[in-house]
Amino acid sequence: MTEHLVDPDVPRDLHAFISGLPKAELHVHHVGSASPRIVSELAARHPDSKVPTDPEALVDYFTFTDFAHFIDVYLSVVDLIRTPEDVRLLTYEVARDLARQQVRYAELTITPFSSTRRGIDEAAFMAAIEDARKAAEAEFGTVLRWCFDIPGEAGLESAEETTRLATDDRLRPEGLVSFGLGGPEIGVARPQFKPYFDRAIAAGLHSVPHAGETTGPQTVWDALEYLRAERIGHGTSSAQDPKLLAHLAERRIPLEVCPTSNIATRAVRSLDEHPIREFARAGVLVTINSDDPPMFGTDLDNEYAVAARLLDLDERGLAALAKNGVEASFLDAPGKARIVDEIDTYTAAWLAS
Ligand SMILES: Nc1ncnc2c1ncn2[C@@H]1O[C@H](CCC(=O)c2cccc(C(=O)O)c2)[C@@H](O)[C@H]1O
Ligand SMILES: [Zn+2]
Repeated sequence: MTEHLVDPDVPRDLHAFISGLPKAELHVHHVGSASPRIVSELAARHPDSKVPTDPEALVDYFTFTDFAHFIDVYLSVVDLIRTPEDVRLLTYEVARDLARQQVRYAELTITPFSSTRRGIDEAAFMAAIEDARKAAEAEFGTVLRWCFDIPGEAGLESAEETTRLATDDRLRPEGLVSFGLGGPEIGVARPQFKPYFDRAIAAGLHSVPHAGETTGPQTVWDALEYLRAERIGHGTSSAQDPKLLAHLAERRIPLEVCPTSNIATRAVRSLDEHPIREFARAGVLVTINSDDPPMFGTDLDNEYAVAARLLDLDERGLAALAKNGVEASFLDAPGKARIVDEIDTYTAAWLAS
């Protein structure tokens, strides 16, 4: 964990424990993970962009007034990615950042529509992410898998295109495991995406839409009913509906909780008001994730530290949280068992020292 992210309310040795803890990351966006160095390098290559070329200036640029402002800034960074080589470099560097935090397995949310509509050749795009995935696994030991998401606000044309890219056997990348829906929720009702999720699910993909991040619990119900969600991205507003919480707990539908993101996009007022405690109290399977870490001034280690403070967790509690991430992942059973073993071995050695 970088020094500026050390939470003064979390003991130093707990930070050290988190840094070495093997983890799974289930909710992290491809473009939203571009490091300040990569973003400023790309911005320097494209002087027509409004994105600052100075990494220090990015801190201000990445301060959001509301969710719509966040999406506006996000798309300005998407605009910087113009070639398959940009895509490959970005993906490879994201894997390096994850490996540094002992992330053994990550499901990276990618929005292929945003790249293909900007003129990147679709086959070259797939080759770039796959090439980076294989290099990252060989060099860092981090296993990457993809979630292709529909940018809902871009309309049903984007849904059709994303579904085609995810299900056409000639294009579909080997690492693709799931299908999502992202972007603003207001005015973007979930049920209209049912036919696209039906096709993706029929093609063997898991359903992991964002829901209840910026709208109420009905959106989460809709994601469950119409999109057959197996996990929920954020699901923050589920806390407003005790029946929904009970349903999520009973069906073991995990929530992909990203605490700092919710504050940065102003979906939640403050960390102390974050509903993560209600989720845990209701018995919901909580996973901890980072969403768009450099844009939100965080990383996965810091999100675990935030969770430790909000849920009052010690090392064993943090290890259990890391195991939730593994359990909720779409990794195969032997792969899950390997990471769980690693978490147990690491925790036992830490507590014995
Ligand atoms: N916290 C988040 N919550 C939700 N989504 C998040 C979050 N973080 C990152 N995203 C990403 O933002 C994208 C938004 C892209 C989008 O809305 C859009 C609209 C119109 C045109 C185009 C285009 O490309 O031309 C794109 C989503 O697909 C998603 O992957
Ligand atoms: Zn997200």
